[in-house]
Amino acid sequence: MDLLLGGTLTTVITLSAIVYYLGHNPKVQKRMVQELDDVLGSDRDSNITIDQVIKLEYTDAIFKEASRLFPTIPVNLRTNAEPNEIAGYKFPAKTQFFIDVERIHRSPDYWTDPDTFNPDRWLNKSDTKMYSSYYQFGGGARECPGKKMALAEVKTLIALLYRNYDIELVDKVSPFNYNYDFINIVQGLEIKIKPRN
Ligand code: HEM
Repeated sequence: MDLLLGGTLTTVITLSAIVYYLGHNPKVQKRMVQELDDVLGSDRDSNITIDQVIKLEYTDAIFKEASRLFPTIPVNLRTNAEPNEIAGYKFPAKTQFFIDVERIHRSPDYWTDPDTFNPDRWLNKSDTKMYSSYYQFGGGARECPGKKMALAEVKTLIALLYRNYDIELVDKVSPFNYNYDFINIVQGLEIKIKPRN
């Protein structure tokens, strides 16, 4: 049950965030569609294999960048088993800590131009400070066990959609509309969709 609940809404919301950011960044969308054509080939009805999904590096970077700016679960929780001292502050055991994922994902301490949607930042794999500040799937012993599956699932859905259809946002002006209910729930993202030539 955990797998079903934890793995469906989160995936759909991440997909919506990607559609939103692509709609605002046509050059990124064009480059991604080119990658899809290069890796998946010209037969748009062919099955997509996991090896091909792994090769979609730019699409992977888009997933990470959209979920950096719009983390599906923007706040995480941890409790300390033993008393701790952090940055000079003393915390008794069983203190509940809120991890502000959204703030970490947009902190200039870890990201260059943090508010800019720039998938290219993920192609430089040597930036370890950046990688350890990405918290979309949590971290440590309780890190999301569905991480790899979510990436493969969302990349496959993106590939199936964008290799076959031209997708545009109906409203390119309004900010992203969502409600927070432990998870960020996207509201009313309308798109225009037509078959690709
Ligand atoms: C984009 C999609 C997803 C996102 C953003 C996401 C995010 C997260 C986060 C932030 C946590 C808490 C991790 C922590 O506290 O360190 C978590 C836990 C969990 N996720 Fe995911 N998840 C996604 C997809 C999936 C999928 C596809 C599955 C299963 C098929 C899954 C199963 C779980 C389970 C079972 C836990 C609880 C792990 C535990 O308590 O030890 N998730 N997820």
